[in-house]
Amino acid sequence: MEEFITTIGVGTFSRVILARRRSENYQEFFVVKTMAIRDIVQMKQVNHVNDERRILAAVQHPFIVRFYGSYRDTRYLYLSMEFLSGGELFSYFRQAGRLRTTTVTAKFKNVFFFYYKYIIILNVRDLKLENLVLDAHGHVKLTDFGFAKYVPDRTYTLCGTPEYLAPEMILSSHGHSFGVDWYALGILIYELLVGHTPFASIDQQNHPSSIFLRILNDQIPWPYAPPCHSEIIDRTGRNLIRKLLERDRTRRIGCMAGGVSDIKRHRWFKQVSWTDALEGRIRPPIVPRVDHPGDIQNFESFKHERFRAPQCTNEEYNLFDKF
Ligand SMILES: Nc1ncnc2c1ncn2[C@@H]1O[C@H](COP(=O)(O)OP(=O)(O)OP(=O)(O)O)[C@@H](O)[C@H]1O
Repeated sequence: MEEFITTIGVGTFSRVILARRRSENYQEFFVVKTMAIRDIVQMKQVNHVNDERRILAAVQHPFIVRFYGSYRDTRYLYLSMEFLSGGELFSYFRQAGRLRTTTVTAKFKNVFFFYYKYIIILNVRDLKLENLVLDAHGHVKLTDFGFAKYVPDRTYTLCGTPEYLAPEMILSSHGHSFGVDWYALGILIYELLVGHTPFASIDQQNHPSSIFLRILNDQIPWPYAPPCHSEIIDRTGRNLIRKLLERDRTRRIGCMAGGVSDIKRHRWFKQVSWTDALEGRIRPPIVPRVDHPGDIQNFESFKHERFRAPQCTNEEYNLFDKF
């Protein structure tokens, strides 16, 4: 028997619900992501949602959430997948203010590198902390491929999150290579170490156009930590970030003759064992508290309304025949 227990996350047009399957002496928890068909059609996200399903089903990787199956009825699409009970990586940042540089151990670094590599293979243009969720042991996984995005402001129709956009994406809206992902990796590492992205700080106006201007013109700010005013990011980290955030794509690390290996060989990744990362032999830097398999203490509480989306038409239903 399968039952929906409670909502543990909401997206722009999705709701992520903790569910349980049980028989007499067995129970298993998983999540079901539900999306209203009419909303998807109205928001012109049909291809994106179909792509998300296709990729989830095709990819099996230690850093990507495990996919169990999909189905649909005349109101909703359903994606069922593994329940990652550790909660969003982002929520630990909120709690901690920022991670101290020392906490970002070599182990953490190689985890990041590996799923990043996968994201590039999948050609995803939108990596941000909110899409990274921890499992019960603290291993971080990607839950969302980020391109099923509904963004009403026209400036955002450039693909991706404004703060992570490479200069060449802002200046022209087509023909980007993987260089933009290396740029976004630079932003991500910065955000992990400092607590916010370099060109959109919490106390400034974060309108996309001002972020774009800063991406195109500003120097990377290197904040100091009180009380002894030591720099938050050490020299090696600054060096890597500077090379990843190089505005000229042809001189950006990862985009030159040495390709990806230039990044892997950078001093910041010195103690990294790539094989250990991939094979899960890494002790995660954050170990979440999880008391039992269906424990939701690491999630915000949402009202679990039994809202019902309107019925879709036959035509709309048929747009999702792979579900
Ligand atoms: N497999 C999972 N296990 C546990 N929690 C999950 C899982 N998948 C998603 N979540 C939670 O649900 C939230 C919403 O996820 P979802 O993928 O629907 O939306 P999103 O991509 O973050 O939103 P948007 O579409 O607006 O970008 C996530 O941020 C996460 O907290």
